[in-house]
Amino acid sequence: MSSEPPPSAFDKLLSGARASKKKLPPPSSSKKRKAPTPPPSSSPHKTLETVINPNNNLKTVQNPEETVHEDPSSKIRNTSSSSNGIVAELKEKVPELKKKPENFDPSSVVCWEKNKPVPFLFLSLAFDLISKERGRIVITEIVCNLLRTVIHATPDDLVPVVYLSANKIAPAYKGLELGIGDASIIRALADACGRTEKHIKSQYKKKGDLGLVAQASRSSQTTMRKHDALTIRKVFDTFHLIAKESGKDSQEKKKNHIKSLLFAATDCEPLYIIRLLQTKLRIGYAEQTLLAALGQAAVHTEEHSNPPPGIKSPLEEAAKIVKKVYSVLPDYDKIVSALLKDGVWELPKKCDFTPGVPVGPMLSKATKSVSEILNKFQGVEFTCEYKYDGERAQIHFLENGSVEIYSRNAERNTGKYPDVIAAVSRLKKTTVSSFILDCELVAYDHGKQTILPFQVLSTRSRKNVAKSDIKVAVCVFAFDLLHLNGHKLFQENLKIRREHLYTSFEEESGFLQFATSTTSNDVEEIQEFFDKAIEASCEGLIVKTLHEDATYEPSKRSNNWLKLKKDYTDNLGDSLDLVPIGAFHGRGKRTGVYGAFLVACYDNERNEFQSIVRLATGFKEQELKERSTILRSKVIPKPKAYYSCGESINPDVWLEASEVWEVKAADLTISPVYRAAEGKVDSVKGISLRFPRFIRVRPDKTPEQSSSSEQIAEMYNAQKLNHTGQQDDDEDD
Ligand SMILES: Nc1ncnc2c1ncn2[C@@H]1O[C@H](COP(=O)(O)OP(=O)(O)OP(=O)(O)O)[C@@H](O)[C@H]1O
Ligand SMILES: [Mg+2]
Ligand SMILES: [Mg+2]
Repeated sequence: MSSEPPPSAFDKLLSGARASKKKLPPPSSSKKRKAPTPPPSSSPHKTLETVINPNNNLKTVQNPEETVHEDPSSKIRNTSSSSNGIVAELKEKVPELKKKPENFDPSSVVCWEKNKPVPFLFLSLAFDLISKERGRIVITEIVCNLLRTVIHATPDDLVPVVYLSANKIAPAYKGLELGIGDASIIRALADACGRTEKHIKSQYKKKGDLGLVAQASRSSQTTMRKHDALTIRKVFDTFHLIAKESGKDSQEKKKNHIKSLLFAATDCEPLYIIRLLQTKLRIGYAEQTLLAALGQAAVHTEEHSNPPPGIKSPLEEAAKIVKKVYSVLPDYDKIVSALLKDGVWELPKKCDFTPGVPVGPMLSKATKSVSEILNKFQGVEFTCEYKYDGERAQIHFLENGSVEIYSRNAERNTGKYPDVIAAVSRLKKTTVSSFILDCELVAYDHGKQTILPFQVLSTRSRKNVAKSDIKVAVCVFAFDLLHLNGHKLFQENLKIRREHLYTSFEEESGFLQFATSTTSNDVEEIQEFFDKAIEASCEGLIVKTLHEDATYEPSKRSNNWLKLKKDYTDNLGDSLDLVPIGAFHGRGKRTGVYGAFLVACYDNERNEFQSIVRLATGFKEQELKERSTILRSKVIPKPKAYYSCGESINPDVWLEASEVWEVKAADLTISPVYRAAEGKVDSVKGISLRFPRFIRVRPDKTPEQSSSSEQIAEMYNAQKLNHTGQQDDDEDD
């Protein structure tokens, strides 16, 4: 060791690994190392496989090339029978991941050669283990141990492990998508299992999960692996190939890639391959859990690098660091390699925000009156801005002249807004070489010089829009500047950021305008300004601290930004974003469409959708038809394990959580029936809504981004009139 160069943090990580390696049992101990006996040539499995799939190059154990090479250091061997060995070994060892991290030894679960690709089955079995747990702490620990094992044995595989665990193939901003629908998966499954599409479809209907269909079909087909064991890297690389196929025949090619994975899959692998492909992993944890686990895994592995002085709880601190870093640089390639190279304590220095990579947008909290705002911002300087009703956009203009537009979700929206690119390029001042602009894109009528409602904007096409085809014009309403000429601005207070904003762009009516604002401490003046905002077709105001506590807080729902909306006179103050998870058949005028829906919020701690109300009003006839048609394809035979609904609620059909609806209501009420925010304001009862009405679909939010149960509990507590003790009255449609 002494002849080695001074250890880097990576070395430290590995030396942690080395240290635990010492605890390794002798490499070829006992029964598990035995060369497995080949099955007899009359193996029924082989016959089955041959019959079902005559063209598939079968690897039989009779082939001398396939026999086991007695390399004692080799733990994964590429023969069918040894794969079966490793299946058994993994199945025996993976449950160890449930140990408390302080008692867990990563080497105890490794059954592949050091630095060799991690078997995909290792990850699949870990997913299985996680899916059986409910508690966030236990799940975090399992994920932490899983990641530690990979860092210990094959650190090169940490990036794909993290991506697959997040059910992603690349950062959202890169716009790389698998681009496969259920239809392609069904075709691949039918081919791979020697079944008809019809059969697969009917199984799908019965089981409600294509992953389960895949698992059942594959396991009934063969109990023995005929292919090389799947590795995590192989799966990840194949997903990339699938995403990159384009043009003619691309669906066919994608299908073949899927088929090749399915052929090689064993045990519970088909289940997770399919779910990952559908981006429906949903095993009960959110990305925040993965980030926390990544931070904790680094602390456990860095046995020899002490946390900086003054840190009382290194595990918590490390989790916080990784989450924060991810909010400014949502890119696992960069974060994981920095983590491995320099360790978690250096991470904020190594992984700073980078122009071109979107940061999570700062979010606001709802308030219910001007006086509430004045109360909250007592003694601090603040500004009121119009709250425009369009689509949030973060525009990155780089030194090299390239421009990208990102959505609220960090997705690439560049192709949707060529007109915006033209406007910002034209209206930036000559002194500006690069910037990141935070703004709202709002539909605009140039003839009448007025703002148009959100509904108009939502008719704009999403992809590859040509400037000449644009029917709905938009105006950029700029409210923040995060980066300017190579300098980061978000540590600056809003006063300074706004000065930079105002001096960096030329305003042009209807193309680029600064958000209308006023600075006042007077209730009446603010009320007047609010009325003007409504007159100007805005939703209300966003009130922001200017000087103290006024930095830009990426991804955060901050107390320093307060929104005040038109219907603040309602007890609620803000609308909710909810997910339909069930539906009731319509009667009378609504025969043939759904007449009502069971909608839910999302609980980030329990990772479940919680029923909140039965929603039946607010839909225009056409809207109801459209929603019914779309949701009919999302019907599932029974509620998902991650739905918490209450026993007395029995919708006619259950729905896959697939879209988000904005819903307004009169107020919130404690309910013995619905489960929203259960345990947060009442130990056994949930929260429900009174007089809920549908407002619109929110295509910019994913189901997991719907209103959280924390938010709902907060709103309930903020509600002046407390309904505790009042009986639920949900049948208000
Ligand atoms: N002047 C402004 N400053 C900041 N945000 C603004 C402004 N004008 C309009 N907005 C928009 O208002 C949004 C915040 O309020 P809104 O109630 O629409 O939130 P949302 O999209 O429903 O998300 P959430 O409810 O999760 O905050 C911002 O994300 C942004 O798109
Ligand atoms: Mg909005
Ligand atoms: Mg909202």
